[in-house]
Amino acid sequence: MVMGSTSAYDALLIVSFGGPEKPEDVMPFLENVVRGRGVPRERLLAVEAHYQGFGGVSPINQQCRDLIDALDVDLPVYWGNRNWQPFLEDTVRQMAADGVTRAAAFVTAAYSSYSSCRQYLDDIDRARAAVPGAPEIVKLRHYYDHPGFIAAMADHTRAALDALPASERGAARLVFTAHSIPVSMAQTAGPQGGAYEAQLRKAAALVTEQVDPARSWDLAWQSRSGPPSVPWLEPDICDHLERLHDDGVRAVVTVPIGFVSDHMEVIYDLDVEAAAMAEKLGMAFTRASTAGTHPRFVSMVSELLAEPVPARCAALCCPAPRRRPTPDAS
Ligand SMILES: CC1=C(CCC(=O)O)c2cc3nc(cc4[nH]c(cc5[nH]c(cc1n2)c(C)c5CCC(=O)O)c(CCC(=O)O)c4C)C(CCC(=O)O)=C3C
Ligand SMILES: [Fe+2]
Repeated sequence: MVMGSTSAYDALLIVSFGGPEKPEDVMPFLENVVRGRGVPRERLLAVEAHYQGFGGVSPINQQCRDLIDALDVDLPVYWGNRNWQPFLEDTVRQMAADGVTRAAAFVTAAYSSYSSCRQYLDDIDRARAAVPGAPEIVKLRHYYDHPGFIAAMADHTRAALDALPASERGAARLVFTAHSIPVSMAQTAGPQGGAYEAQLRKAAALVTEQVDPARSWDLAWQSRSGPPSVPWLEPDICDHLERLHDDGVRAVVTVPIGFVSDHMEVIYDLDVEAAAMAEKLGMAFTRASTAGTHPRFVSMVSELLAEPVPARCAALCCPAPRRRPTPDAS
């Protein structure tokens, strides 16, 4: 194994959400995602149909492999997921067997919140607790405002603007999107609360600044889950498209700034659902690619590894929501 003489780490661990890669895996994957989270059965079955409509294959695992292939780091690279194979615990066991002592963790989520930060920290802790001799694992910092992430998203936003009919380009609205989360989770995100939305707005502003500082932009939400009785961040992207249409906006570029690869939430909720809504409304619509394997996003990972070892998030930051049983669970 080759090690940069200055590296504070002896391995890089990619930590991701995970997704099914064959039809039989879809339901067990979904059960892992929603265990104890109170997601209604109807919602789960609807989401199952989204996955089955794509052959039971989520693109996210392959996107992790592609990112790993593109990385240029002088460290052995490992990969483990929260919800599907390769499971984080199995990966940490392999790392221990290989003699890794101190790994950096790059999580495929850029923002603060329970779902996008604390839950991954908990996943890492649980995996380490299950593995005798597990290495120390240091989560790299949030990178939502890193120049590499912003440059990648700006490039992809320009391409999506260019893909609009020329007559619609000038007045097109940029609509940034991210995964909705419960309002209560948004309120407790980050050390002072509100960090998820604040970081998303910061990233959107930085991208717009690079693409076209004079252009109007909005932030809308997608992929709402949970029971209807629990408030989640709004407006939903489809409702927002209707409002923009009422306001006379004729063209929209959606920019899924809240995600780092074109996984199922992006391709179903934007390329299928939101695109159908735009079509119904007669609006021109394109969608920017996520960072994926953009060279500046890939080199960002190396830059994060070279930074001073980050401090761990404060213990009270992004607390877990109250867990609730599924409504139909016995
Ligand atoms: C903030 C956030 C991110 C971004 C940060 C990050 O990337 O981690 C994210 C990413 C993702 N979410 C994903 C899939 C799902 N999320 C669900 C449900 C939920 N997401 C939530 C939040 C987030 N989710 C929450 C609060 C829930 C409710 C249940 C709970 O409290 O945990 C459900 C259950 C069914 C439903 O949608 O109702 C599914 C299937 C996939 C995989 C896509 C693929 O397979 O390609 C990815 C990358
Ligand atoms: Fe999600």
